[in-house]
Amino acid sequence: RAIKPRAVCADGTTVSNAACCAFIPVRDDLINDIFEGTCGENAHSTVRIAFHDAIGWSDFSDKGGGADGSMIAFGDIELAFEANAGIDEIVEDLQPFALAHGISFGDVIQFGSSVALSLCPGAPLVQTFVGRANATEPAVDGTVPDPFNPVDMILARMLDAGFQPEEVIALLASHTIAAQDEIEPAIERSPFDSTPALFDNQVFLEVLLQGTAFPGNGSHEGEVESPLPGEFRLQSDRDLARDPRTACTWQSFALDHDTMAQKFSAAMTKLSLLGQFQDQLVDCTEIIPQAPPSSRSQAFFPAGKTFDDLELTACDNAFPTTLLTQEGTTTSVARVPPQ
Ligand code: HEM
Ligand SMILES: [Ca+2]
Repeated sequence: RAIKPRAVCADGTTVSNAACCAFIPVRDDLINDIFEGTCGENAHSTVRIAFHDAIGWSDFSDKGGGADGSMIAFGDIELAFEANAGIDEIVEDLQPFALAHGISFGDVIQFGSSVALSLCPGAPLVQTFVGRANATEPAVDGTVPDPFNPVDMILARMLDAGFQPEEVIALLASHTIAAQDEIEPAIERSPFDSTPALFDNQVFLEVLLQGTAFPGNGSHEGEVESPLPGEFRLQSDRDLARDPRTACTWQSFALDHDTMAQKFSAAMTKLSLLGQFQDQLVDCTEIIPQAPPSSRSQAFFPAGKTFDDLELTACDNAFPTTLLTQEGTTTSVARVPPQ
């Protein structure tokens, strides 16, 4: 009978493909040296660069090599694109890290994103491949959506790269562990939901709340009013949560963390394979840690907010009135600590 080949790594871990052994110290050094053991700024930024690098791809024309690390290899070109503002900071960490560990830039970005997620309670395990070759060309400008783009334009760009509207909303679960620096630098690290260190579904609920004020000094391009002091809302998130093509998916994710996390995981793997041939890569998912569960199983209304503050679309599944409201009075949403 066939016996699945196994290899024993230097640290005693048994893996199904010996090529994964080299990524065990990569994983540990990412966690300790880059992410400092937390679902903080650097973990967030690594998930963001995983998107920006990979989406340099089109199924129909040559827009770039996809998940190939060109964001780093051709950083002099791609980091100057406006939509990549702020990505330079994590490149400064990941570029020397990849060189020191002898792995490709495409791998440090996509493997790094999966390891980053493992630090965020509630995040799913993402099927993770390694073995990407070095990038041979930069992506063209315009592949990364801007927060001030209309929904039509965002959905068209994502479809051009192979993603259906439901998959776009699944990918936007990433904004549950996210903050902005570049739209309004004066309030850098202001988060998109009240729990940026948790991969919960709070962002899907909070973006549905009626916006009431700007967290900083008025309005900026790509920014709209948010419901909570200190919370930042992207125009694109507001609009995708309310557009008839995407609102029902958005609302369903506010109600069902596990389905949301599962769909996000599948979409992240798909993203990580853009421009790559899966059968030429090695599956090293078995060395990615599973994130701890989120402390909450259901989204909650931030203190002072109720069902009546939601801006809902009528969907097949009516939005329940039973979600709980946090006790107390609303305080400002804390900024993500700098790393
Ligand atoms: C679909 C359209 C999208 C738009 C318009 C968009 C826009 C933005 C913007 C403007 C920021 C703030 C950047 C800054 O000022 O520092 C941001 C942050 C972020 N985005 Fe997106 N995004 C989109 C999709 C995605 C996707 C698909 C992912 C990942 C799968 C992602 C992951 C993140 C993360 C993790 C952050 C936080 C980075 C940090 O805190 O350092 N975004 N996004
Ligand atoms: Ca969150």
